[in-house]
Amino acid sequence: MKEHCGVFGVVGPDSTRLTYEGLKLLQHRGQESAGISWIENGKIKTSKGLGLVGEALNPGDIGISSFSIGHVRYSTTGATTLQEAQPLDDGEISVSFNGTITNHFKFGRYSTDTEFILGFLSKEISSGRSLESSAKAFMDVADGAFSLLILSVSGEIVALRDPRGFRPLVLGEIGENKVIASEDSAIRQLGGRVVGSVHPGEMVILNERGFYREKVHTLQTTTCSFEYIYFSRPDSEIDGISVYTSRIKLGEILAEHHPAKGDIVVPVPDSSRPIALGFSRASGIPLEEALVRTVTSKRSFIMPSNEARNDVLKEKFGVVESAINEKRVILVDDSIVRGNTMKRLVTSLKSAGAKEVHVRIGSPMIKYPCYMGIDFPKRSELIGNLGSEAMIAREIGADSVEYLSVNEMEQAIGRTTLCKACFTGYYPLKGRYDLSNLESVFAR
Ligand SMILES: O=P(O)(O)OC[C@H]1O[C@H](OP(=O)(O)OP(=O)(O)O)[C@H](O)[C@@H]1O
Ligand SMILES: NC(=O)CC[C@H](N)C(=O)O
Ligand code: SF4
Ligand SMILES: [Mg+2]
Repeated sequence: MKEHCGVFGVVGPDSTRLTYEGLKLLQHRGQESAGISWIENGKIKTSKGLGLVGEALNPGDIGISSFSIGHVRYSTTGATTLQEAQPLDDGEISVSFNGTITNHFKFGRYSTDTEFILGFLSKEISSGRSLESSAKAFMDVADGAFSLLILSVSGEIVALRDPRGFRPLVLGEIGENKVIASEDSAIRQLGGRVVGSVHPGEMVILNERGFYREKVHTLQTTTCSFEYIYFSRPDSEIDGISVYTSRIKLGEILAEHHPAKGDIVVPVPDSSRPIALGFSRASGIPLEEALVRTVTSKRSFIMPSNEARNDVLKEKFGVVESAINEKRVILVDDSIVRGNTMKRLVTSLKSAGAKEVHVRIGSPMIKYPCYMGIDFPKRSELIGNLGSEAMIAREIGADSVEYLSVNEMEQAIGRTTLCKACFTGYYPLKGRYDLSNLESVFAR
């Protein structure tokens, strides 16, 4: 899957250095481009580039400032170009955003939803509104998912988390610096203290005096279940729930309700590792790390095209033949989206000598597109639409395939206030949309 971006912002004496370091710790959230905006001589400056943080940014080019925001991108709109990379600024404000504005197309022709956000805020501000009141107006009109940071030349960061709380957003302190980030693990790893989640529908202002928090909107929370299943780092907590513990439980419940007769449990590295561990513990079947992930390989799901996704997969996995030879393998992954990963792995395991391959998935079957921050906009490309589990097993060459049910997933995560649209087709959006229209707007 291609989900998410990562945002990081700091107000304080070590702002630009911490933002640069923080982006590296959010690299799993976006690998297409990276950028940082800061304040210099009363203007906003931005440095950005394509690729991973280390390739995209030269720390020597980034000024020293007490105010900065950064971004790592996994695009859900537009293209992977420098022009569309974030943060996006107009000299007075800069925006860094994780999510997808589902209704951005209703406001004009924009190449990305980020352009719409910047354009909307700039227009409100030039009509005489304050940044805070423009941000609130944005929350009124925007539908979809947004964990959004806005840096202003006036010396503050205004942050918004959408009223459904689709994407995470966390506040913290690192020494004298006030920090806001997509995930708490980045704040803790930098030696900081986590203050807590930005609440859904909340606006937070970070300035030299501290945090100012205001609840702007209230709607039923529906945080993206894929943050727990795949996207976030396992050492993060989302709204107080540990991602690692959720993944262990997804695996335990998978073993209890969807057992398989096998000799070994094999995880698909990286994100399914805790799920496979939970499966192994609950079933008593030993875990074997029989798939080896190439050190330099990226996340395949978050690549911008199917060609790029398959290129990553070609070099991503090696097989430890001696571990699987003549074995009945239970292959555990967190999700199947297009089926690219599974098609490749089942074939590799069988040609390396596995007697049987039983696939067990730590999430329900994905049948519907996402327009809230993850990039699988076309229904026809989802392998779940083949129909039954038996048909999917045939398509990927496995001996059996089973998924968790939606209830089992909720039980494992320990939370029902989740978005489940890609499993159920029920979209927790403010407006009503024709899905085929959304598909044509977001298809790339
Ligand atoms: O069915 P598909 O379309 O292939 O997508 C699903 C796969 O993509 C993700 O892994 P990814 O390679 O992105 O990253 P990971 O190494 O963190 O698991 C996910 O964990 C599945 O393995
Ligand atoms: N994954 C994201 O959060 C994407 C942000 C934004 N929609 C973009 O395409 O750049
Ligand atoms: S549709 Fe799926 S991937 Fe998208 S926000 Fe909802 S749960 Fe997350
Ligand atoms: Mg994976």
